[in-house]
Amino acid sequence: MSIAGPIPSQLREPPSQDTAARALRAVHRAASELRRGTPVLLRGAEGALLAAAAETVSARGLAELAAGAMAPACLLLAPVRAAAVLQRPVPQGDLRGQSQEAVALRLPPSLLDPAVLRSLADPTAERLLPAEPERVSAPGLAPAAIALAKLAKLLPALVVAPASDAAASRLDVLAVGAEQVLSYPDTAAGTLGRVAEARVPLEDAPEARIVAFRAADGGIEHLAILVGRPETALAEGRVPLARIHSECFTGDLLGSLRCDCGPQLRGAIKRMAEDPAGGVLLYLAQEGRGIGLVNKLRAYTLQDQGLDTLDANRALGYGADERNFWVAAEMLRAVGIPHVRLLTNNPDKLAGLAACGIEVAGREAHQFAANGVNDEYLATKAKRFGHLLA
Ligand SMILES: Nc1nc2c(ncn2[C@@H]2O[C@H](COP(=O)(O)OP(=O)(O)OP(=O)(O)O)[C@@H](O)[C@H]2O)c(=O)[nH]1
Ligand SMILES: [Zn+2]
Repeated sequence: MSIAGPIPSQLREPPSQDTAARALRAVHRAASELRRGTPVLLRGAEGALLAAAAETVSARGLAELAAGAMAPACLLLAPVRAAAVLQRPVPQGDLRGQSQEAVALRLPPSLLDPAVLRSLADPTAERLLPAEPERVSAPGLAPAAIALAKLAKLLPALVVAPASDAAASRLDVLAVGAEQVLSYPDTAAGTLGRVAEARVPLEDAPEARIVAFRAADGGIEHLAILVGRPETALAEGRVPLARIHSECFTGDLLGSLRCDCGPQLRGAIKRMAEDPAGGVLLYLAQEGRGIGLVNKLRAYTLQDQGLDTLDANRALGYGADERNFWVAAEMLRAVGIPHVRLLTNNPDKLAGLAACGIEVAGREAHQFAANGVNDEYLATKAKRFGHLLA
């Protein structure tokens, strides 16, 4: 989780709103280009790199990449995925320039094909391997390339080739700074603003209001659902409840039995309505612990093949939990509730919020009975994510 990662940009000198908006726009546009199969140019102190997502790149995109390449293209994969493709363990750091985040594989001409590239990226796809890939040194911009694919909610697998700094204008591809990509989540959290709010009586909480927050990144809005009068309670010395809920289309809307999100969502609202201090539920646009719905469906396929929820994420090239709770902390401050009792079993949420300046006065367990389908999922959260029981 990024909470435990490098120092967030909020703790460094914050960028001006104008610089932040320009950085967010450049990254958001570049992520959209990757999603439509077009290469982009990543620029950094290490030079420049043309990059296209292996999952979406078309024959035309590969031709554009070849036209701007100063050296043969290679495929960047997360180490776990590279080990699966090579069918052997991938030791870290045994090649000069290899980063923890990515392994580079040489791409002979028979592998430079959209269908083959998709199969190399996707552990749920049919395996197409006309030639054995060979490991080479990863470029210095590899971590930024992987981060951009993750922001685009694509599989973290990219075809890349070194290019000249001038390639962007010559090829008419979008250029983006590696530093802007890497600091994007923190920059976005720093630009959150309230955009709309309304009273929305709920079945389990007649006194409820929804406040929508939007960042300057053009992304999906996050919602704060205020139950009762938590701001008043806090002003009177009672600490309100809070729940950080990452969106789950399958569990929240469809009643999927694979997870516990539906009961946790409804249960949190009900619990807050019963509490004299009320509460605030943050509904965050962080589907699938931040990997997106499409990748969560792929993770489910892998879980049906025997992996647990943590190893399925890693097999896709993602971390176990890709969320960042700066957004949650900013929203709590914005609604005037920087002091909470958190409904959770997840120790990372307690530590994450505290690290972002929220005073967590206590924790209340938020557990619901297994349903016969999600038993393994709940057991994995306790065993491998260190979830607190009761
Ligand atoms: N990647 C992935 N995400 C999942 C899976 N099952 C549920 N999710 C996502 O997990 C998120 C819900 O997690 P949370 O409700 O925050 O739960 P938690 O981190 O276990 O912590 P608490 O419930 O607070 O104890 C949602 O975004 C779901 O879409 C899965 O198997 N794989
Ligand atoms: Zn769920």
